[in-house]
This record gives sequence, C-alpha cells and structure tokens, in this order.
Amino acid sequence: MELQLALDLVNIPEAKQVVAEVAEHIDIVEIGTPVVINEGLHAVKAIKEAFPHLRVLADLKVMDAGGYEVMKASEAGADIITVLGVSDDATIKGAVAEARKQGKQVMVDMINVKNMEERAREIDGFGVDYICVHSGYDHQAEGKNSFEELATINRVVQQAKTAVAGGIKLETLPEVIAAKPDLVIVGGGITGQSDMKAVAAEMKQLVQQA
Ligand SMILES: O=C(CO)[C@H](O)[C@H](O)COP(=O)(O)O
Repeated sequence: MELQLALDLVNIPEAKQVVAEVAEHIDIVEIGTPVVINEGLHAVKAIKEAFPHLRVLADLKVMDAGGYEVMKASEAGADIITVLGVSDDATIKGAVAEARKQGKQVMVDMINVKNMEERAREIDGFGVDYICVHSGYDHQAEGKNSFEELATINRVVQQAKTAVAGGIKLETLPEVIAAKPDLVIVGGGITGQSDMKAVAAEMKQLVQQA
C-alpha cells in the first residue's frame, strides 16, 4: 500500500516547502486541482524538477479531450494524470492511449459516479492504472466519506489499482487501511497539521505495514 500527499491550498513556493518536509514519507505528490487552476501546469513542472525521485500526480480531473490534456500534463512532467469517471468512455480511452504513448499513468476519479459497481467494472476494462473513490470537499461538508465505495470497487476491479481520497485523517486511517486500497490519498490530514512531518511519518508506517 502506498501514500499520496495531496497539495490543494498552496502556491508553488509553499508546495515546495511542504514536500521538502515530508518527502521521505510519501510515495506520490499530488498537485491538486486548485493549485493547477491558480498556477497552471508550471506547478507540476516545478515540483517534478525539485523532487525528481517522487512520482507527481496532476489532479486535472479531465472531463473532455482526454488525449490532449494527458499530453500537456505529461509534457509538464506528470507521472499520473486524473480523469473523471463520469466523463465519456472516449475521453477515458483517449487518456489511456496517450498515457501509454508517453509512458505515463491514468487515475480515474470516481467522484459523483452514481452506479459505482457498474462504472468501475466498465472503466477497469479500459486499461486505466488506478480507480479512485473520492468524497470531495462538498461531500465531506455533508459528513460523507467513500469507505463503502472502496469496498465496492475492491470487489469488482480486477486489473487497476484501487485508491481512496477525501478527508482521511490519522484517526480514520486504520479503517481505510482495513478496506485494503492500493493507494491512500491524504491532503488536509497532513497539510492541516502543525507537525506535518510527524503525521506523514506515522501514516507512512501504518500504510507500509498493511
Ligand atoms: O481532490 C481533492 C479535492 O477535490 C483533494 O485533493 C482530495 O480530496 C484529498 O484532500 P483531503 O484529504 O484534504 O480531502
């Protein structure tokens, strides 16, 4: 099991500071959607150049033009690019085809997918690398999480790795780990803590043991 740090509420210099503090305890660093909106793909390039040993995920949440957007993120240095599970099949297939060409990976974010079991099974057949259940900020504000959806995708997904994101904290991590995802994604559960390094270290230890 691996740990991904999601950076959402930072600019490029702040992102570098956070990653420098926790780099030894994470496997993947995510340049979150708000960072890409504010800073563009320059943020992906800057973090990949500063931390070449880390895999960098560009959380573009692609909804259309999958091939083109994966190409641009790949050029900026992203190793993994997110595409939405609610997008058209052609968008996801285009993203996968371009990622294969570029030697990159695609993560499908299942945020707001209504029929999780059916859609996860379909998307798994498209050759994506990760399928991620995700309670976004608006869902989290309603007290929801994705732990049940994780059990669903773990049951039906055969080819892709599974991931889970959305409001995961040190206290809820054991419950998440028990559901056996391949990848745990944590944003505020690390970046919102006063001792980010200590929390990341503890999370990494729990994830590694699983
Ligand atoms: O993609 C995101 C929001 O759309 C976040 O990166 C993801 O939810 C992880 O952050 P947090 O742990 O703070 O919820």
